[in-house]
Amino acid sequence: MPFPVGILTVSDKCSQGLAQDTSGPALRALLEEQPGSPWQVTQTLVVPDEADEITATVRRWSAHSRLVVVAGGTGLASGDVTVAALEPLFGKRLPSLAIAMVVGSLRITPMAALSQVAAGIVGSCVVLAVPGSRKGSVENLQQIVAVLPHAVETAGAGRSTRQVHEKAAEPAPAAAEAAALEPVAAAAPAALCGCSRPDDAEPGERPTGSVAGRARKSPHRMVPVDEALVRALACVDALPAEDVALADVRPGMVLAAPVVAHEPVPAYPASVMDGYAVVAADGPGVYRVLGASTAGGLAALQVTRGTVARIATGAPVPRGADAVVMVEDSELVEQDDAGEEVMVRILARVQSGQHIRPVGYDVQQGSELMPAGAMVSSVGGEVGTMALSGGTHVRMHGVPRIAVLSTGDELLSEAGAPLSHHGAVRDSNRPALLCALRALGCVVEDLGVVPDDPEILAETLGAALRSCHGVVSSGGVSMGERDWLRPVIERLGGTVVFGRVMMKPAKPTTFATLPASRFVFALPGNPASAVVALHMFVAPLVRKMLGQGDTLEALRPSVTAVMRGPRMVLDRMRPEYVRARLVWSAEREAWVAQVADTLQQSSRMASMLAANALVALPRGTDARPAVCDGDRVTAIIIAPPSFSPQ
Ligand SMILES: Nc1nc2c(c(=O)[nH]1)N[C@H]1C(S)=C(S)[C@@H](COP(=O)(O)OP(=O)(O)OC[C@H]3O[C@@H](n4cnc5c(N)ncnc54)[C@H](O)[C@@H]3O)O[C@H]1N2
Ligand code: MOO
Repeated sequence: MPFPVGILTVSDKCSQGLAQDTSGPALRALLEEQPGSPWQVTQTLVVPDEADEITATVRRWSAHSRLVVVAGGTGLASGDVTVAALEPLFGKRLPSLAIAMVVGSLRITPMAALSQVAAGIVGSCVVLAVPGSRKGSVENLQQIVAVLPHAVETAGAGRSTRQVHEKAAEPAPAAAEAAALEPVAAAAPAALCGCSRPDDAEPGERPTGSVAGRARKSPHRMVPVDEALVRALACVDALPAEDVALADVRPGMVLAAPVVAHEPVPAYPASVMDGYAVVAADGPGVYRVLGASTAGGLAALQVTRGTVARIATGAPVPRGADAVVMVEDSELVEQDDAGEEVMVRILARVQSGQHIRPVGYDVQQGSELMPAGAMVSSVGGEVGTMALSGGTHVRMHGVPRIAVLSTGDELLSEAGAPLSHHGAVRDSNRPALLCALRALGCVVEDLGVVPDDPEILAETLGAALRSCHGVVSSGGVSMGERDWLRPVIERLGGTVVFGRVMMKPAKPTTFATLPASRFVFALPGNPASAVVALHMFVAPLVRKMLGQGDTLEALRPSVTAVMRGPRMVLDRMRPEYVRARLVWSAEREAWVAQVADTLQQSSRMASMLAANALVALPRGTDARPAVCDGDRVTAIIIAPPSFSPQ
């Protein structure tokens, strides 16, 4: 059984999502990618340069890991606190390992003298501190990687707790299974967890044991909304490109390669008018009508001087003709018994080429019709253009496949079923989330209602993550005694990236990455909270996976609007996301966000009715305790805005 390893990256910038953690993944690769590797990285996390967070994480991990590598915060600046944070934890120091790292690295660069590497044992876990740069961290670990397994074995030997630790080293069966999945999402960096726990909190929070022993404080730091979104977005990429049959193209999909015209449009010289194909040099006069070239008909006719042919708009111009005269500029001279035209008088003089679209007039063969990155809208123009390109398939980013479930013993899944017992609640979240995800462009899988049972929940999540990029659940993420989502995610080998967000509603919104680049969004059970969280976090993630962009502005569009509604007292703790209707006011030449404050409770699904925006209200202060009618606010767009008053 491989030794479980934790890799902790210490970096202010990475923890704020301002830089990508490259050392964590590089260290992981160094340990896991050697043939017959004795290591399995089971925990990864990025924390800021805060001694408390470093100490708490290493103390927690050391109970379950045999090796913890801490990268970063080992420089000489006053903000570099890693070694100072670790030293009090060391039951035994391992100076020789530290010296081996320094000596080896000095052979590569004299700069190695400028970092404080450290090694020691916490419990029976070997803990190393290495520099934070990708190069420095790898070079240091490389110096001792050959002796590390033995160091770890020795550190754990002769202790009565050894067997317990080895048991803990075995990954849960569900985690092992999930890790074997074919990755369907772009590689997601798992080391982005920004949650911090109190020192005494264990992973899994409260999966077993008596209710009396439950956690009475959330172990998750309440992260600001934008930080949470940046962290979640960093875990996904645009899905890899695939060839999609034209009939399967849907709004929201994004081109991964340009659409090129396989053929010119029109493919033949085509008439722009209903009339007569003529030889322009003939001019006005009486001419014999040879027959007709109709739209879609073959240009089998040969027009010669002194003759004309009837022609319809869009039809091929017959050989010999070089212009078209409109039917309005002609007179009938003679017809036969069947009513066919025999002779006509041409009244107008036309130039050669007049009323003819030459080959490639609309589209040149080989020209780029649509660039890579273009998104398919519901307008129809994109799909229409793809169809006239002459190709059968287009190269597009994949479409996220998302499974949706509701949790809760109280929930009735069947629409219209009688309220079976006191306390029964109709499942309104799942239909709402499925509808919104479909509209965003996802392929959805409905997992139904899952009871508050960790076994069934783990089984359902594990199975869904085999075929889907992610799962969106609602309910079971707060402090209730049957709130199982987070413990189950961790049991499946997941890393909770954030477990609480500083917002109202939807505070308990949780995001976790799982093995094989899967993710779970565990949204709160309160109906309005679940839908708000979907639009605030899941929608931008889906847009990024579809390839619609990678900036916050592109993925979570917003406008400045004038608020119309009653005075609203601002929450002093959490910024509030108020459901609103965004309307363009021709009179004010501005967006107006109409807010009704009576229905804003998180239990009220009806607060979402007719909403196409979430007005982001800041936290209240003494200087600004409330917002009033006429104030300027930021409105996050969740559906197309309206251009007519309601
Ligand atoms: N002690 C604390 N209690 C609560 C906290 C807290 O911080 N400390 N947070 C509150 C907040 S804020 C929210 S939001 C909710 C979220 O709770 P859960 O996500 O665990 O959701 P449940 O407890 O399962 O359900 C809450 C509520 O919503 C109803 N529900 C659940 N699922 C559905 C559904 N699919 N369709 C319709 N209604 C649903 C459920 O019956 C409950 O009434 O926690 C607060 N508590
Ligand atoms: O944050 Mo909860 O979503 O207020 O109700």
